[in-house]
Amino acid sequence: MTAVPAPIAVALDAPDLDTAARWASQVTPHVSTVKVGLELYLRYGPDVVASVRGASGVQVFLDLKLHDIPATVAGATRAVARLKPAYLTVHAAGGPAMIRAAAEAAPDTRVAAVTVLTSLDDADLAGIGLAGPASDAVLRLAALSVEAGARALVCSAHEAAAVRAEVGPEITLITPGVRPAGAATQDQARVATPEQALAAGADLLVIGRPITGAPDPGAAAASIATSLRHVV
Ligand SMILES: O=C(O)c1cc(=O)[nH]c(=O)n1[C@@H]1O[C@H](COP(=O)(O)O)[C@@H](O)[C@H]1O
Repeated sequence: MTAVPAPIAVALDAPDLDTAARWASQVTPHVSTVKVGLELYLRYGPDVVASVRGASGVQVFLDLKLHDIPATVAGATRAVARLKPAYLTVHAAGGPAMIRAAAEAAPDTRVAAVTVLTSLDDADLAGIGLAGPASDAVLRLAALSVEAGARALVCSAHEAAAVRAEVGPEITLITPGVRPAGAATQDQARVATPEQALAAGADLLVIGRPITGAPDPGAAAASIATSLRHVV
């Protein structure tokens, strides 16, 4: 019997399309979603979505982190809505009118508001001048994003349980900053293991380098997927 793909979005942060398409085909038996980010999209444009979706038809998460005035974000969102991504990211800090503009421009896509990047810690927020700690800032941005029409939120696993309590069960919680126990954190600050993220209430775990940097990305994805089957 084939196992149900795990709730993981593999970040295809590759320098070239062949590598990204190879990673996508290696991981798609094991995961529900692949994520196209700025590196790939800015180099190859909209065609990259069909290339990584491939024959499997895996869900594509388009991570463009839009952040501009509402009219510009509405236009950009309309421009990519025809690619039918399951998720499209915008920065929550763009404010409610911008988030609403994106949500209205792509009714068939879950607009995911990025609250506080998982690469930032409390000291970074103080430096930026954003009222912290990160746990408070995430909750504040999560509430305003959902009120403005976002149907998904991006936060770290550290905040997932509190965000879930704040926004209820209908909102998709997406958590990057995921590292298997003992793996290097690299440029991530607010990290958790896959099991911790799922147990905290995340619906979709974004995982990049721990999978794509492994000698066999397919095997790495399968191993993490298996570890999640034991989490209730
Ligand atoms: O929106 C995202 O996906 C995102 C938000 C965030 O707060 N932190 C974050 O790391 N990401 C993305 O998640 C991925 C994490 O990759 P790894 O650090 O390699 O697992 C990258 O593609 C980031 O762009």
